[in-house]
Amino acid sequence: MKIRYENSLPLAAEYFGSFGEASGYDVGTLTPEQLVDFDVLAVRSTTRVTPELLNCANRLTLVGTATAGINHLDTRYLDAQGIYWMSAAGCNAQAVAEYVLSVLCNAHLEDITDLKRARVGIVGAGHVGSALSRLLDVLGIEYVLYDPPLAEQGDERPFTDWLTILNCDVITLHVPFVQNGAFPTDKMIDAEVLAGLSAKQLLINACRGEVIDEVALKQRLMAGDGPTVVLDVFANEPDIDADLLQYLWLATPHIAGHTLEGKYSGTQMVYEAICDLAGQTPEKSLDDFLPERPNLHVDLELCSDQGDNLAPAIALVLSVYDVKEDNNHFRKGLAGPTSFTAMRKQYRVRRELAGHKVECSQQPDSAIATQLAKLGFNLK
Ligand SMILES: NC(=O)C1=CN([C@@H]2O[C@H](COP(=O)(O)OP(=O)(O)OC[C@H]3O[C@@H](n4cnc5c(N)ncnc54)[C@H](O)[C@@H]3O)[C@@H](O)[C@H]2O)C=CC1
Ligand SMILES: O=C(O)C(=O)[C@H](O)COP(=O)(O)O
Repeated sequence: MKIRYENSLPLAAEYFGSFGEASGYDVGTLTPEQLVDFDVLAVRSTTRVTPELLNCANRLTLVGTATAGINHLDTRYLDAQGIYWMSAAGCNAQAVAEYVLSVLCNAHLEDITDLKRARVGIVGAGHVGSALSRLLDVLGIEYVLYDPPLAEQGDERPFTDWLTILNCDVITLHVPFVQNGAFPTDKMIDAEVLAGLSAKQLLINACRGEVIDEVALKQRLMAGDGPTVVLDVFANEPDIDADLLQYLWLATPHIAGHTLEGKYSGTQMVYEAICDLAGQTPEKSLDDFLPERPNLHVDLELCSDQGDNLAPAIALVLSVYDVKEDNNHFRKGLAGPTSFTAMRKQYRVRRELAGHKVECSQQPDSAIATQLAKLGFNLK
C-alpha cells in the first residue's frame, strides 16, 4: 500500500511506515502527479482536497484527514468518485474546550466576565461543545446549548433558541463551516447580529473564521462599544486581515485544537482507518507515544485567599495552558501568510489537563479537591 501524507501529521512515519511506502510532503507543495499510484492520502486542514488535486490519482481509495473539520475536503467529489474519506471526529474536542476554558479564566481574572454569574451560550453541541459543557458543569458555570441539527435528530439535551444565545454573557462558536443545506453557518454572526451585541458580552470563535462576517466584525469593533472578541480562526487563512487584530482582546493562529493529545489522536484515527482498509487490527495506540505530563505545584492557600472558590481551578488551568502566551507570541510573530502557517506548524508542545499530577502546598477542602479531580488533575 502507498500512502502520501502531509508532513504536519505528527508521528506519520511511525504510524504509517509499516503499511509499505509512506512518503510525506510539506504544506502547500503537493502536486497531482505526486498522487499517481498512491492508495491513501492523509492530510490536515492545510491541504485542500479538490478535483484538480486528485486529477492524476489513479488508485486512491482513502482520503483521511487528521482533523475534526472537513471543509477542506470536496466530499461530494470524493463520494462521486467512490473514494472513501474519513475525519478524526472529536480528536481535538478536549483541546478546544480547554482553550475556551483558558479564555474564560482570563476573562474572569480581568473582570471581563464574572464566571459566577455569567451564562455561556454554546453554539454547536457536538464534540467540542459537549466537552466544553462538561468542563463548565464541573466548575458550576451556567451555560445553554444551541444546536438545531442535533435537536432535530432527537438529542434529548435541552436546547435553547438563537435569541437566547445572542443575549448570553459569553457566546462561543463550535459549528462546522457549512454553506448550504438547512443549517448553514456561513456568516451566522453577521452585521445584524453584531449590531445587537454589547460591550458586556464576550464572543469567542474557535471553529472556522468564515462563521463570522469579518468585515462586519471589524466595522462593529471600530465603531466602539462592541463585544470583547477572541478569535482563534480567521477568514481566508493563512492570508488573514492582520489589521483586525488591534480590535481583538485575544487572537491566536488557529491552534485551539493543537494539544499533543489532539494532534496525536488525529493521526491515530487515520491510522485506524488505514488498518481497516488493509484488513489489519490496529496495534499502535496513543499510549505508545504520549510522553508523561509534567508535575504541577500550586499554592492553594494563595489561590483561595481571594475568597473565590474558582481560584484553585483557574490557577491550575492557567498553569497548564494560558492562552495569553499564544496571543502574545502570535501578535509579535505575525508578518504575512507564511508566518501564520509557520506559527501553526511549529506550535509549542501543549498538553491537556487530565493526568497532570498536582502537588498542593496545603490539603484542599473536599469540594475543591473533587472539582480538581473532575477536571482530570491527580492530586498528590
Ligand atoms: N480551532 C481549532 O483548532 C479547531 C476547530 N474546529 C472546528 O470546530 C468545528 C466543530 O468541531 P466538533 O465539535 O468536533 O464538530 P462536531 O461535528 O462534533 O460538532 C458540530 C456541531 O455543530 C452543529 N451544527 C451544525 N450546524 C449548526 C448550526 N447552523 N447551528 C448550530 N449548530 C450547528 C452540529 O449539529 C454538531 O452537533 C469543526 O467543524 C471545525 O471546523 C474543530 C477542532 C479544532
Ligand atoms: O480539527 C480541526 O478542524 C482543526 O481546525 C485543526 O485544529 C486544524 O489543524 P491543522 O490541520 O490546520 O493543523
